[in-house]
This record gives sequence, structure tokens and C-alpha cells, in this order.
Amino acid sequence: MRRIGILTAGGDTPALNATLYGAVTRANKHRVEMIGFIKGFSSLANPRVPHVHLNPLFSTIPELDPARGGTILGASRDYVDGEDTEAINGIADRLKRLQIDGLICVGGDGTLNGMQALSNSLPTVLAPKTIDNDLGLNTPVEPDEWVRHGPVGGADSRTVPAGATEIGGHWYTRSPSRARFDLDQMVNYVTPGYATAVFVAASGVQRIRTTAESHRRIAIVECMGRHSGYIAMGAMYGRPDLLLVPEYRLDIDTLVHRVREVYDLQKHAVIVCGEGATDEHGNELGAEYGSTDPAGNKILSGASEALRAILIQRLGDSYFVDRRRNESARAAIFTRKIGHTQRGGRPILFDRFYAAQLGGHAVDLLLEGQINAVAALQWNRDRGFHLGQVMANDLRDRWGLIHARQIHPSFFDPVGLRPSQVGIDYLTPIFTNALGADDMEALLGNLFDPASLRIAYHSINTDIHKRIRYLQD
Ligand SMILES: Nc1ncnc2c1ncn2[C@@H]1O[C@H](COP(=O)(O)OP(=O)(O)O)[C@@H](O)[C@H]1O
Ligand SMILES: O=P(O)(O)OC[C@H]1O[C@](O)(COP(=O)(O)O)[C@@H](O)[C@@H]1O
Repeated sequence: MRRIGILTAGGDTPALNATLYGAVTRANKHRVEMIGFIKGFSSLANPRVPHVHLNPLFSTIPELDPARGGTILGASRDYVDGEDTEAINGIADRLKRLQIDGLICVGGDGTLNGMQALSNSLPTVLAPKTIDNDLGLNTPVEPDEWVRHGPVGGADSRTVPAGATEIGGHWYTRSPSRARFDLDQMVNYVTPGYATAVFVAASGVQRIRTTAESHRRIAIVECMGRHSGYIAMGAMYGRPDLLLVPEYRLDIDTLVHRVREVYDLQKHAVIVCGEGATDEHGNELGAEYGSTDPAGNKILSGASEALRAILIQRLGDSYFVDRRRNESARAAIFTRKIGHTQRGGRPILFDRFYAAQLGGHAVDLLLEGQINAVAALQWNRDRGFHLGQVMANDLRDRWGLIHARQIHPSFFDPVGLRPSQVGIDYLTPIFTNALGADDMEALLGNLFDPASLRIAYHSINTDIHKRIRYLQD
């Protein structure tokens, strides 16, 4: 291979530039050209294919800094329909004219679905990214456990179990797993982007605690993650009192009971919830405001406001008045979303290091002749973290779909509303040395630099724009 293309798709994460950097560094070593496509799949769908040569003369362009958050290539959720043969043929033709011998897509489960359509036209490899940590498998046989019902609106719609996921016009549910769960067997143990998101979420929880504690309030802090509770679970490092994850339906009585216990003891409480948390029937608490994005992902309005309404109603003003709080339930219970700060800024050491490794590994897989593979970050008790690979098909169910990974049931204690010991065992290897001394030094050196007050922000987009080239007609 002499020329490889690379793109970043889906939501941005802090570790994307590190992945690009790892890929380009490895390509330099093998004297392979790297072409970066602008804004994910949208570049390929564009007849002019805006792109950037990332390693002229096999040296990495200086704009590509592995410690810079986001992606210098830009990202998007633009959809390329795999069933649209004309569109796919058009992309294949353009890639051929650009002499692209292989394509690396940096992305999550959606990107892998998008990549599938192109994998018949040229060799493709996915380098994983996502803050949600939902790309992977709890057990290697998990894809076989999916059951398809439907179609949506069809005759058997009424018998579809609550909590079923709708994808591409069908309902899907998972049958109870018969596989023995073992952390060593997880496929793609963790994905770059997750550790930094948890760092931000846990820090946010710590800071919100102060207000709840001082003002005797109940704080509900909402983390991203769609239908996966990984970020919320990681936010337990910020030591909230209670955790609600989308994987477990809300048991209102247990929640109210635990909130009362905590509040009565310490005069305040901090609850962390994943944005996709569900009610007792398995319906998303925030779903009534939901709509869809081009890839079919639900945009979740979030669970925290719904939880607040439930607690206001169940505790009532009298609960706070009786405890001489001088505040109504409405004033005493507040919500905060960690929001996009989870996705932004400088990646912490764990993400930088492994993102770069996975980017390099993706290049190696293409050069080895893999044609539809996923570079994976594996972990086991003997070796710790190490690089691996899976075939894209290993992640697909029998209908060809990739489903977002959710936290394994054994990770959560639904009575204590906190991670179980297995959940703690899962998190520990990721986070024990996840922060580097240089992360702290970067903060010390940069944040209060007086120059920041004098000099306007200079966007990397301005520099990259000067490097963008187009496919000539
Ligand atoms: N089934 C699909 N077919 C084709 N493209 C898809 C499909 N699902 C997602 N995509 C595309 O993949 C990209 C990334 O998907 P998205 O779900 O936004 O993020 P992620 O890869 O992080 O899950 C988007 O450009 C989206 O349009
Ligand atoms: O940035 P947007 O488009 O508002 O999307 C928000 C969603 O993107 C995420 O941050 C990341 O999702 P992806 O990994 O699928 O891109 C989710 O946690 C969140 O629900």
C-alpha cells in the first residue's frame, strides 16, 4: 500500500488527534502517504472530496498535535446510505482516482456501520473512538443474543417487550445471556475518549457536591453515554451518593428510599444518572423530547429533569419544610448536565497513549492485508492492556447490525445504587494511572497564561483550511 485515507466520524472525542497522530507516525515509518478526509463520511460523498495530505515527504504536519482535543480533520454525522449503490460506487470511483489503497475510519459503532458499505470497494479498518465506551462486547457471543421483532408498526408490535430498541424499522431485544462473564474475555475493553470524559464528569461531580452540601440541596448530575451507563459509572470516582444507569430500569421506591436515607444523614445528596436512564417500563425518561439525527441515533433530552420531577412529587415541599430547609422541593432539587465538556479539550494520558497505539495498529492491520477489521484495545489479568484485532463481522448480529455495548449487569448494585465489585474491578485498571504528570503540568503552564488575555484564539481550522485540496474533475 502506498496511500491510505483516514477520516473521523460521529461525535468528536478528546483523543481523535492522538489516533491520527499514531496512524501518521506509523505510516511515515512505512513510507506510506496518509490522506485525511474532511468532516467524516461527508468528504467522501462530496464530488470534490476535500482532503489534506497529513505527511508530505513522510513527515507529520505540525498541526497534528496528539494532545489537542477534537479532530483537525473535522467530524460529522453525515449519512451515506449503504443501500444506495450509485452513491457507494461514486465514492469508490473517487477513492480510486485519489489512488487510495485502504481506508481507516476512526469512530464508534455507527462509523463501523457506515464503513461496512465501503468495505466491498477497498480494504477498511476501524480505529475505535467514543466517549460512550459503547463499542465492543461484554462476551464474544453477545451479538448472537440479539433477537429481532417487528417490523415497527407491524402486527406483532403490541407484543414487543418494553425497552426494545428500534433500529432500521425493526425492534431488537437481547435474550438473557447464557455466557459466563469474565473481564478477561471482553472485546475492546475500553475505547479512547472514555477516560477523558470520565475525568471531566468525575471532576464535575466533585464540584457540584460543594453547592449541594453547603445549601442542603439534592443535585442530580447527568452524564452523556446514550443508552450506555459507562460514563455515569466512571463518574463514581467523583463520589456521588447514588448512581442510576440506563441499563437498569428505575425503581422509584428504591430511589426515594435511598435519597431519604442519604439526605437525612448528611443534609444533602448527589445523584449521578446516565442521559438514557429509563423508567420502570424501560422507556427513556427524557424520550418525549427525543428526535433523530441522520444516522438514526435518538437525541436524548436527558433523564435528569424527569428524575427531578419525580423526586419533587414524591418528596414534596413538606419533606424539606419539616427539616427546616426553608426551601420548596423545587428549589432544593437541582439538575446539571456535564454536557459537551465531557467530549472536549486535552485528552488525558490514558487516552493519548492508547489512541496513538490504536491508530498505529490500524495502519499495521491494513498493511498486513486485513480488509474489514477493527483495531481493539484488549485487557487481561496477565498482560494488562494490549493491542488486538477483531473482524468487523464479529461485532455484528445475525442481521448485520452493530449494537451499542451496555454495561454488564454484574457491574451494578441495583439496591445500593452504585457499582458492584465487578464494576469496580472493571474500572480500576483503566483509571489507576490514567492521569499523567504532564496533564497537571499542562494545566499549570497554560490556563492562567497572561497571553491568553491578550491574544485572540487562533483556530486550527484556519491552518488546516490552507492545506485542503480537492479532487480535480
Ligand atoms: N447504518 C449506517 N449506515 C451508514 N452510515 C451510518 C450508519 N450508522 C451510522 N452511520 C454513519 O457513521 C457516522 C458515525 O455514526 P455515529 O452514530 O454518529 O457515531 P459513532 O461512530 O461514534 O457511533 C455518521 O456519519 C453516520 O451517518
Ligand atoms: O453532539 P451531539 O450531536 O449533541 O450528540 C450527543 C451524543 O454524542 C455523544 O456525546 C457521543 O456519541 P457518539 O460516540 O455516538 O458520537 C453521546 O454521549 C451523546 O448522546
